[in-house]
Amino acid sequence: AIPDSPLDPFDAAYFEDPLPAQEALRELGPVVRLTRYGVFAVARHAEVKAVLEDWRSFSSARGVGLQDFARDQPARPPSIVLETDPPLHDRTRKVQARVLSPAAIAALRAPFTAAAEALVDRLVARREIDAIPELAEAYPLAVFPDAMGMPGENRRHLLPWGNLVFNSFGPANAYLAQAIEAAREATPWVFAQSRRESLAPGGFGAGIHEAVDCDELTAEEAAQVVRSVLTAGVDTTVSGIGAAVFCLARHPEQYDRLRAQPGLARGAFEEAVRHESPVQTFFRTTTRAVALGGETLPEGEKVLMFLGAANRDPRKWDRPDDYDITRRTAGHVGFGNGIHACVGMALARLEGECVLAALARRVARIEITGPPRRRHNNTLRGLASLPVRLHPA
Ligand code: HEM
Ligand SMILES: CC(C)Cc1ccc(C(=O)O)cc1
Repeated sequence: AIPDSPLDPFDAAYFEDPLPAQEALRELGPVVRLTRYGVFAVARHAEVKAVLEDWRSFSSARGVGLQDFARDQPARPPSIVLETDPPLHDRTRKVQARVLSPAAIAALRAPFTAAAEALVDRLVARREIDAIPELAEAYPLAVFPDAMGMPGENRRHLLPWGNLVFNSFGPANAYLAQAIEAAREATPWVFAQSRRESLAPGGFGAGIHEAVDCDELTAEEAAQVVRSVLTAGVDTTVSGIGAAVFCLARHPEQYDRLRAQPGLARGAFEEAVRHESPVQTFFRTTTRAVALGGETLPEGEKVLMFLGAANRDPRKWDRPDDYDITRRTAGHVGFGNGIHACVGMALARLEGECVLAALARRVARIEITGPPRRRHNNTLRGLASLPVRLHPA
């Protein structure tokens, strides 16, 4: 029988330190019933990977949050990329994949590197900073909206919007209520910003809208596909860059290795994505009775995937809790897996690599000078504040 757990993975105590609860979930069994929310949960690498890969049995079209769109009215219009199954998903994702292709992203290496070096130079001159607002948030907001073809002003709206959407995948708790309030101004701005006339030629946004000209998307679909990128493209990298800086500050011997070989920056970022898993959890919904972990789940059940727990599963990883920038990270699920695997990972990896390489060349040591404060969000794991002193190289 499937074991029960009373765990609430969406409350403050869990967000402060989820690791013991994740270990307990992995040990309880391959599939667990979270009685508080009436959903199934998978926390081991093998089962999380199996659910991500079997989109026919575990659908995204009924929402990747706790809400089942077949039962409840969606709180916001479902994404036609994230919250669709094939064949619609194939058509919308194909446009994003073309615009965000590794080749298209490689063309941004020079400006992204220059922006990282300029920002790090300014921060080193200041010595004492808060690495979250001044680096983890500032860098994506400096480079991503330009790459999207957005105007200069108001780009900060992307943060409360992302915070709202990532909270909306969890239960209707206080985190979601506060996020809706905080995004009151940002929400209409994001919808307006997704329209063709709001986006400069040559940017990712315009590239997506060009799919309308060859009848690959309708005009309305194109705006939704742009909004999908705006939603996923900032708060995730903010959490990822913050995680990487936090890992390097806490493991000076790893930072020293990066200093000796700045070419390890890409691997250092990827290992931070595995180690911290900025995107912690989201759901699928069963479309039929399906076998999982030696059990059979009925149709119409929500399944919560604990990506962070899978990325620390000792069944998959040696020394799972070590932060090792030379680790072979292949197989981690920090960017998902299967047909919905992160379409922005090349961009995320470029941003992470540029920031860490710039730090490695200009900063001898990242010293934590005050208590880090954790951010609470129903989906994202990251810090709200990380006071550091940047010792110049
Ligand atoms: C460290 C940064 C990032 C992390 C950890 C991350 C993580 C993820 C994960 C786990 C998924 C799978 C969702 C699912 O299976 O339902 C995903 C999908 C997605 N990501 Fe990322 N992401 C990051 C950055 C980005 C960026 C920079 C962009 C855009 C430029 C982006 C755009 C998307 C989109 C559009 C999807 C949905 C793809 C689909 O459903 O086919 N992400 N991401
Ligand atoms: C980790 C993923 C859930 C990030 C994400 C969020 C939102 C969208 C969208 O299409 O709105 C796509 C991807």
